[in-house]
Amino acid sequence: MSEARIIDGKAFAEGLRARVGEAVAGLVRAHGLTPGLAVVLVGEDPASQVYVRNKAKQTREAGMHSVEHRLSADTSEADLLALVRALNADPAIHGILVQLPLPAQIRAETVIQTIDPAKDVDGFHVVNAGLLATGQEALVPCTPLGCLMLARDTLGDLSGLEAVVVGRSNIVGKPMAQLLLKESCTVTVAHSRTRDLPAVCRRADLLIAAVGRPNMVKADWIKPGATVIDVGINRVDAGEGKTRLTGDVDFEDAKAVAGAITPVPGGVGPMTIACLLRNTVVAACRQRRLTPPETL
Ligand SMILES: NC(=O)C1=CN([C@@H]2O[C@H](COP(=O)(O)OP(=O)(O)OC[C@H]3O[C@@H](n4cnc5c(N)ncnc54)[C@H](OP(=O)(O)O)[C@@H]3O)[C@@H](O)[C@H]2O)C=CC1
Ligand SMILES: Nc1nc(=O)c2c([nH]1)NC[C@@H]1CN(c3ccc(C(=O)N[C@@H](CCC(=O)O)C(=O)O)cc3)C=[N+]21
Repeated sequence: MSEARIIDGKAFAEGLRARVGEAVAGLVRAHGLTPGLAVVLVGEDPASQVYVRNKAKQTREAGMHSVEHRLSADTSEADLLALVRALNADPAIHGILVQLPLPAQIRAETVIQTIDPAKDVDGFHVVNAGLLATGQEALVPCTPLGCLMLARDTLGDLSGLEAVVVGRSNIVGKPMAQLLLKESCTVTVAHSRTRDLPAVCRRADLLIAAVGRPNMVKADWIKPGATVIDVGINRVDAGEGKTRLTGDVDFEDAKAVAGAITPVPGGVGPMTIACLLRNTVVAACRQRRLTPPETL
């Protein structure tokens, strides 16, 4: 059998960001509406700083208003909640993202539930999770939404496919399963207590790995020809004091068996940021009672 097709998330994300840029230009022209995104970073986690910088740059490149709030690692929960409430009330801000994880003195759940659901462009608020779970119009978490876009671009109609999601977090695994169920896949959600994980994964026509364990998924876990979407972003030692990123799938091993596979980096990661910009435009439109462009 031939080697897997490599799914180019970086290129797809560039296309999506270009469509976001066109949508923004249209909203500015027709309605004087410039979508605005506020990103809040508490503490100095170097990886988070890279993501926040990339988000701000790409937000401005799409013609949107971008605000960054960097708070010290010892910020109190009360101070962060006060900032979130101010952003909720700010008419120039249509999307709010509080970078996770947060320092130990701050309850992440409390912060997320304080964000106005209409501005919750991460889609983490219980209102958005509930709307998604009941098949209603929601703001959908960016990473699963990006995975779905890549899966649809690769496979077309997903209806009737066996989908296996490894991981059940509120930010990736669970919303991913909801989205695939909405696409009429037969969905299995696996996790750390799943018995015989390799056999469960081998059932999948569409396998989504969102675990956080470098190179866990091996070639013999994959049904020949399956589509494999690797969400994992793991920083591993590359020798000589350097590090590199690797996914949850053993890419070199898996690409001999899979039909199509996303690389890390250059797969799901860039889609997450592009979907964040997309969600900000959608949120801005809904806040102004406008219909979001269908190209998004
Ligand atoms: N590309 C992107 O944009 C993003 C990438 N990520 C990456 O995706 C990965 C997952 O993130 P996230 O969902 O936040 O992680 P969490 O740690 O919140 O969840 C991990 C899930 O994997 C399960 N798990 C852990 N070990 C095993 C195992 N040995 N076998 C089977 N299941 C296991 C856990 O099961 P249990 O519930 O039983 O503990 C849990 O449900 C990480 O690498 C993260 O860096 C995350 C967000 C965005
Ligand atoms: N409230 C919140 N929302 C998030 O969406 C969120 C978060 N907190 N905390 C951290 C995780 C992780 N995350 C990534 C975003 C982009 C890349 C990305 O662009 N990755 C590039 C590589 C970047 C690099 O080289 O470091 C790639 O995979 O090609 C990765 C990971 C969003 N997250």
